[in-house]
Amino acid sequence: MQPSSPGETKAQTDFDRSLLKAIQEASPDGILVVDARGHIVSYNRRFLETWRIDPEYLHLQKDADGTLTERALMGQALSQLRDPEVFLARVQELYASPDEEDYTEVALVDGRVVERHSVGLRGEDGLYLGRVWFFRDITPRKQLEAALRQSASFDPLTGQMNRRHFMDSAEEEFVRARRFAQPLALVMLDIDHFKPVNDQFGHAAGDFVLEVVCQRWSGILRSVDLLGRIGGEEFAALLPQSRAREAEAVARRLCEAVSEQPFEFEALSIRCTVSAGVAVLAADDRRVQDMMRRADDALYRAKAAGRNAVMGEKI
Ligand SMILES: Nc1nc2c(ncn2[C@@H]2O[C@H](COP(=O)(O)OP(=O)(O)OP(=O)(O)O)[C@@H](O)[C@H]2O)c(=O)[nH]1
Repeated sequence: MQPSSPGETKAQTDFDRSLLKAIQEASPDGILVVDARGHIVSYNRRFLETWRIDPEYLHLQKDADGTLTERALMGQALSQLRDPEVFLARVQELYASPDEEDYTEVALVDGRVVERHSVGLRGEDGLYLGRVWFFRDITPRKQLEAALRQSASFDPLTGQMNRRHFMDSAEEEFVRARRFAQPLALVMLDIDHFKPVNDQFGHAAGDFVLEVVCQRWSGILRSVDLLGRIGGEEFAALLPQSRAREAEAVARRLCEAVSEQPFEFEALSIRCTVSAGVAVLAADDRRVQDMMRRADDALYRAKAAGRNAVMGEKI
């Protein structure tokens, strides 16, 4: 229904303005509205909170005629960003493309992540009026995603890759090694007589041993090597750029790191040994499982030979 008198028009405008203000203030997003000249038309409380802007500071940024330009605010935002150049370039790009809508995740130096959503604003006559920016602090969601990724891929006890993640990562290394005809070795490792460790010293002591074994191994392996917990007390190490002799030497060092020093848990001193089987990439291997099968065979022979031993492939 059209308003029929100037009084009604004013009432309608007042209503629209109040409604808009109420919606802005109730929004979970920080909102900033900038007109076609780059002047700030409005912002809400959440915007100031998200960008940690003091309203007093904003007041001081105003020109003599009371206008506040978007440029005056930019410095405040840029100083909080991990990558200010990229942010600024994209903002300028969006101002140059009035009809472009954008969603971007922005990393802040304080560790927060803010999602920036922006839409151009046009009047009913199609005239460009400016741009609206929405900012949402998505840090809790990003932290939850990271925690889920971590628990889906890593063993909580030792912090090492779980079987699935190890196999996926090992397969990628395998494909790379094949493509570039580079050496690759796989070591399967299994703690000897681990059941008696649990039975004699308790499950917590067993857990402690598993944890410390991985710490010791992490100190020996290179950053390019992959270590994974394949099963209960079974582990695998993938060694890029390694041939049989080098890999067997690494496997021996891994075994010695366990056997040469007891595990001190509470008042207990627990001695353990490890058996290992080593396999290297062969010309007709199709998948990393082919290597794993041979490394497992070698591990089985190491166990059968009395444990605390490293075996290579049968030639
Ligand atoms: N404490 C603890 N024990 C575990 C965990 N995962 C598996 N185990 C134990 O590891 C033991 C593995 O035992 P077995 O497979 O019989 O092997 P083993 O006693 O090590 O003997 P060999 O491998 O033949 O030398 C079992 O007692 C499992 O309960 C774990 O996360 N924590």
